[in-house]
Amino acid sequence: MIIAVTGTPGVGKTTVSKLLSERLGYEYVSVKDFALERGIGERVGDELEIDVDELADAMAGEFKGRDVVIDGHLSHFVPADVVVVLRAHPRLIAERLEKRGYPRKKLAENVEAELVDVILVEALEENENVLEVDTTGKTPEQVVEEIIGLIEKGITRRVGVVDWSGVYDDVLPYLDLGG
Ligand SMILES: Nc1ncnc2c1ncn2[C@@H]1O[C@H](COP(=O)(O)OP(=O)(O)OP(=O)(O)O)[C@@H](O)[C@H]1O
Repeated sequence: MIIAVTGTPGVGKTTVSKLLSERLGYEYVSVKDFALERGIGERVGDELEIDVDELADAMAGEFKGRDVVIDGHLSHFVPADVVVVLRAHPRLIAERLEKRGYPRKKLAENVEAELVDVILVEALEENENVLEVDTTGKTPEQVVEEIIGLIEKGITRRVGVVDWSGVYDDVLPYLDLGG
């Protein structure tokens, strides 16, 4: 089974993916490492710009029929049996990215993306089997238990578990509103 774990930067994809792969006895692969190894994508400044079609083809070819957890904010473009979209209160995203020293503009872009469900919407456009999981106030272990529980029950689609529209005021200071 191919499980893709996606979400806004800082939401906890790597932490959860590694733990999930250990718990299930699956391989773990990071989209970024895979792309770098295969020469997919171009370095633009300090960013790696990845052609998602090329990535999806290469990953599908490599992992078809294998048990793997694919970690990365582009993993939902890879044909997967299930896409897990991790969510977190946008303030948590802001605090984590601030700690990582993200430039203000990049931080604002990511907080806004979490606020308005950008990755969830993209994932739903790519795959019917989307499990949305709110990580807010949970440990990585609890998040992994929740994912395994859903998969074991045969649930492959669960969306609409968060609505950040009510927390807009909490993250206003982090947003880049122009002007
Ligand atoms: N419930 C949780 N699930 C996952 N991570 C959590 C949770 N609670 C706190 N964290 C912390 O949040 C941070 C998430 O970092 P991580 O690198 O896993 O995110 P990421 O989504 O993979 O980021 P990026 O896309 O930039 O690589 C870690 O420091 C982790 O310990």
